[in-house]
Amino acid sequence: MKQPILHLENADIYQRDILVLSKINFTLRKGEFYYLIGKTGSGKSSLLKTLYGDLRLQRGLGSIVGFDLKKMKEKDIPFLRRKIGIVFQDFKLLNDRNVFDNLEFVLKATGWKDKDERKDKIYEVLDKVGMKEKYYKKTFELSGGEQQRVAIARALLNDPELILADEPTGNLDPRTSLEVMELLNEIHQSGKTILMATHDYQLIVKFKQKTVKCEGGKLFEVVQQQPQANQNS
Ligand SMILES: Nc1ncnc2c1ncn2[C@@H]1O[C@H](COP(=O)(O)OP(=O)(O)OP(=O)(O)O)[C@@H](O)[C@H]1O
Repeated sequence: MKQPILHLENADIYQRDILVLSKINFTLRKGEFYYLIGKTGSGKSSLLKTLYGDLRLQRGLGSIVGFDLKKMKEKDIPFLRRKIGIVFQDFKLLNDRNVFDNLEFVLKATGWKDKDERKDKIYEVLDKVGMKEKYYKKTFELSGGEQQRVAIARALLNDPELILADEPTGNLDPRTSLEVMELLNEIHQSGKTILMATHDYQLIVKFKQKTVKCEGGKLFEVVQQQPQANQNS
């Protein structure tokens, strides 16, 4: 069996002193793609925030890309984030600069000293998401789908062991959502491990993947429906 990239055992997820999810157990192994589904307010974002160090894991066990979520200190968080690519619903690009500079900003902040190496890496990830030709565009000049492509490119910069995506298609129209989903699928097929929170039933049906669901303060694995056997055979 492949190594776990993420492992939660009896983990409690809190927002301040509110228990959002209790005693959750979940293991994500290298190369897997899981959807995280559940109604609004069921705890998807809180779980993802705990995984990228925005919320503390107060009870239970949790490890992610080699970090112990329980023991992790504030100063460890930037190192954790270098090993995780995060994609948000609202892209979170810097609007005062162009595509190239958005990506270079991250590389500089994560210790890439050599200008030519930065340039090569930026073009490599932009090429992967089909945005190489638009490197000079200001982010506000891009469509929502293009902005999300750039945000995905940014998530790939440090060759992360895991991609966490929180409603990555939530701000996109149905057709653009499909295109972004195709891109995430390609990235998965190239070997990346992905956990993606989504509400988008259309995508879940079209791109079938393993699924976990937040409901009633718990996390469940959703058992996939097998195709009905032909009754006459
Ligand atoms: N900053 C916060 N402070 C206190 N409570 C919060 C905070 N953010 C979220 N909550 C509460 O935590 C619970 C889970 O919210 P969360 O955002 O994780 O749900 P979600 O499943 O991601 O919802 P959505 O699909 O709407 O994004 C909700 O009851 C919410 O009101």
